[in-house]
Order: sequence, then C-alpha cells, then structure tokens
Amino acid sequence: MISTLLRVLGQEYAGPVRRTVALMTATALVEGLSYALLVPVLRALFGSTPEDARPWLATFGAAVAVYAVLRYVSDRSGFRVGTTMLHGMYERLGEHLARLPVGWYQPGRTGEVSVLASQGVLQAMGVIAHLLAPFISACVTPLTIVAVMLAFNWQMGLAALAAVPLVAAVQLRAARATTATDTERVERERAATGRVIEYLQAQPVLRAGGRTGERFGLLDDSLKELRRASHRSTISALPGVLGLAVTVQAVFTALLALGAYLALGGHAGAAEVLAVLVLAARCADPLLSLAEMSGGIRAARAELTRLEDVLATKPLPEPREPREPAGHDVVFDAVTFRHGERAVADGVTLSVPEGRRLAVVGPSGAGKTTLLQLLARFYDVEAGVVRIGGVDVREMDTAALMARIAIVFQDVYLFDGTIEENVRLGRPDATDAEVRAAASAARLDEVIERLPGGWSAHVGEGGALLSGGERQRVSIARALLKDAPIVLLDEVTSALDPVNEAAVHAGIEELMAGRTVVMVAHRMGTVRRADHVAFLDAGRVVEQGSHDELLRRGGRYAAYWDLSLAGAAQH
Ligand SMILES: Nc1ncnc2c1ncn2[C@@H]1O[C@H](COP(=O)(O)OP(=O)(O)OP(=O)(O)O)[C@@H](O)[C@H]1O
Repeated sequence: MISTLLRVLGQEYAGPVRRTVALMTATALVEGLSYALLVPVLRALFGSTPEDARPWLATFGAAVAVYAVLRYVSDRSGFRVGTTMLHGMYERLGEHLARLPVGWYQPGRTGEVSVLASQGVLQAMGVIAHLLAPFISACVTPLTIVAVMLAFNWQMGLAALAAVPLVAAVQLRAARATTATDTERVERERAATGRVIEYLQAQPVLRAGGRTGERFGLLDDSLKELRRASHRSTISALPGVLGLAVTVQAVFTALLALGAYLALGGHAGAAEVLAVLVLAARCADPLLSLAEMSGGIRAARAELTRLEDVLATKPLPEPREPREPAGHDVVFDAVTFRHGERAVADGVTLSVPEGRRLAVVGPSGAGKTTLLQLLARFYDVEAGVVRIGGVDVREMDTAALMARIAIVFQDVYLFDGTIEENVRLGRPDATDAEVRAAASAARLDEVIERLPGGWSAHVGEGGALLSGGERQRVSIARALLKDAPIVLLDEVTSALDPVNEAAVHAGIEELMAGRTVVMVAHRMGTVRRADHVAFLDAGRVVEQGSHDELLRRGGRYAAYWDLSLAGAAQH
C-alpha cells in the first residue's frame, strides 16, 4: 500500500515516510517493552519483599514516559507526512485533471471525479495519518510482548509464539472473505452517489416533465442496492471478526491453562504466570483491532487503485518541439474520428482561409460540434490532420493553441463569481477599460445596468441567476476580450427572446469581424453570414459551397432548409 502511494506520488516522499514508519515501530517496541516491565513489578509485589518493586515501578514509569513522548512525536510525524502527502495528491490529481483531454470529461465523470477527489483522496491518504500507527502498534507490540514472554518463561512464550501464525492466518482468511463484498459495496456507493448528483442536477428537467417520481425510483433502487450490498458486506465480515475474537480468546485460555499447569506443577511461580497472563491480555486488544483496521486499509487501497487509474489516463501528448503556425487559416485534411465504434467524422476535408467564415450545417448528430472539438484539440483525430496556419494542432503547444482560439458554446458555464470575474476569464490581465469595452460590444452593459449590484452582481452556480441569452452575452464578452484570431461558435439551438436574440447576434457579428470563424449553424440567418457552407451528414461532408450556390443546386442542403423552414412555419 505504501509502495503504491510512493509510486503514485513520487519518491520524494519516501524519506519522510520511512522515518515515520521507523518512529512508529520504535514507539510500538517501547510500548511492548514497558508492558514487559510489569513482569518484574508483579514478581516483586507478589514475592517475599514487595518493596523490591520500587525500582521496577520507577523504571516502568520512565518507560511509560518515554513511550508517551515517542507516541506524541510519531503521531505528529504521521499526521504531518499524511497532510503533506494529501496536499501532494491533490496537486497531482489537480494537475493531471487539467491536462486530461477535455473530451474525457463526459457527463458521468462529474459524479465519479467529485467522489474520488473528496472522500476517495481523503480515504486513501488517511492511511498514513490515521491507520499506520495503530496498524504498526497492533503488529509490533504483540510481537515484542511475545519476545519478552519467551525471555521470562520459555514454555508460555513458545505457546504464544505458536499462536502468531494462527492469528495471522485467521486474519488473512477474514480479509479475503470480505474483499468481494467490499468491492461490491464500494461500486454500489459510487453508483448511488452518481444517481444522487444526476437527480439533483436534473431537477428542472424532471419537474418540467413531471418525471420526478420515476427518476427518484431509480435513485431509490440504487440506494436499496447499496443498503443490500452494505448488509452483505457486514454479514460477510462477521465470521472473520468473530473468528479472530474467538481465536484470540482461545489462545488466551490456552495460555491460562498452560500457566495454571506450570504453576501447579511447580515449574513456574504464580507471580510469573500472572505477569505473563497480564502481558497476554495486553496483546489481545491490538490484535482484535486488526480486523477493524484491515477493513479501513482495504477501502483505502481500493480508492488508491481508482486514483491510480485516473492518474494513468494519458493526457494528449505534448510536442517535444512545438511549432508556431504561420497564419490563422484552418484545414481539416481527411479527418476521421470515432466515438466508440461510431465514425463521427469520416474523411472530412474542409478549409477556411484566414479571416473567412465556414458554417457547418447538418442534421442532429451529424458530427458538427465534434469538428469544433477536434480543432480545439479536445480529442485527437484518429486519421488525417487538423492544421492551423499550416501546422498540425498536435504539434502546437496546448496553451499556445488555446490562446489562438475563442470558443462560444451552446451551453455556457459561468462560475459562481461576479459578472466581471466571469468576463475577465477571457483575459485575466485585461485592463478595466478593455473589460468594459468587450462587455459593451457584447451588449452585456444593458444586462449589468439592470442587475442590482451591477458589475459586482453574482451570477450564481453555473450562472443560474442569469437567463440563457444573458449567459450567452457573458460568453461572447469573454471571447471578445480574449481577442483570439480564430473563433469557434456553436449556435444556440433553442430560441432566445427577441431582445436577447438581437443582442447575441450583434455581439457575434462583432466577434466574427476580421477573424477566422468555424461555426455550427442552425439558422438560415447565421448561415447567410458565412463565406462557405459545408453540409455534414453521418460524419461526412455531403455538399459544400456558398449558401446561394447550394440552394440553387437543389440537393441535400436545399432539402434540409425546405424541411426546417416548413417545420418552423408549422409552429
Ligand atoms: N462523448 C461522447 N461519447 C460518445 N458519443 C458521443 C460523445 N459526444 C458526441 N457523441 C456522439 O457523436 C455524434 C456526433 O455528435 P455531435 O455533437 O458532433 O453532433 P452534432 O452534429 O453537433 O449534433 P447537434 O446538432 O444535435 O448538436 C452523436 O451521435 C453523439 O451522440
């Protein structure tokens, strides 16, 4: 477990971890030895001269004091190393998540990653701070006591020593028996958490569709499954816990019987037997706590494996020697990309000269948004090349690529901050005047004037306090502020109210001016503003040309508009 932790986090933590383990082992040894001093204390107390116990009692007191100091130091060290490693893991995970391809963040990941990043990391990293010291103590203290027992009474010591492999075997068997049910319980926990997050996020949709009960049924089923899995996991752990308790008690009883036999036969003094039995009793507690601890360690190990899996997910490769594009024209050259088995881009070849606008049109699911995502390198193409200024986007430094592209998506995500902070995200070092100018060009100033608090108005989580059109305006202002030479637009499909529609159109017009634009267009009005149109179906470019040309041709593109205009007229 520790070696896995070090493998994940790096060897720079190996030194402090080794020192902590050594300190904890020394503490457990001193603990065992201080118990051992009970033997001469008891022997003296029950002997003919009880005052002989005084120096032993003083030594016992000193040993307990040393143990207390060591315990404090080793616990502190465990806590410190644990906290440092926890921070290290957060940093490592954070950095890695930031480097993973944007395409990795599919809807189901929200629940998975949020559980992993909160309770998963805490559980995996809590091992050093909370479980390591008791675990080492549970293993080392009884062994020290057994060694001491051997020194005082070899018969009883040997009997206790013989019990060590027996206790270890029972413990291992118990751990194996619960592994399967533990894994199932963790999986169910995960599924239930995912369902809870989905249920909360989907409240507006569910309420509008009157489907709250149905989805709650799914959540409820998932919670019931979790309850059943927890029950199974507890039941399967019971024989192990009971088995260990019975074994430990049986060993203790056997030692008691052996002690009585030795004392009655005159082979050992009563005080000696009593002292050895007190020591044996001291072994029982840590041994019994092993069962409980091993459950915690197994859970932590499972979380660590999951963390390792996420950390092993490869980020998109960065070029060793990044190239600078010469210009801002965009080319899709025989691009192929698949989601699973399905080809979403199938040999797409398109080009957009610098400063010109390409509109991608087509039925839902044709792969239009995917083209924008391939250009911004959310994913890497399977075959073919996407080029900007003659350079393959895979040969460009990711930060340099992102600096060249401004994106306005359909679903705008705003952070729970002020409007100003959200606009500034486009270019954090922009001056106030530049931020104001971008906002005004995106017609966001009208919105700000209306809001109580103006620029400092909070937008709520995900921008919930703004309307869809207002969120679009923030997103356009962000893109304008970024002032990137290439603009990717995914036009909103849902209708905006006329005021927002006009504002958004005006903002987009500003944004497109003089830039290379690739836009997914759903409205005829938008397509008319493009220089070139590509009609996409099932990942293939079926037709391309100017809007008027394609309409005159009377092919798929013309039929598509006929159908959508007829549909719109009916509404
Ligand atoms: N992360 C994903 N995993 C699996 N399949 C996906 C993923 N993202 C998109 N797809 C699938 O790829 C296909 C193309 O999706 P894309 O979003 O590019 O289509 P689109 O033409 O933009 O559609 P729309 O106009 O409805 O937004 C769709 O069938 C979609 O279901």
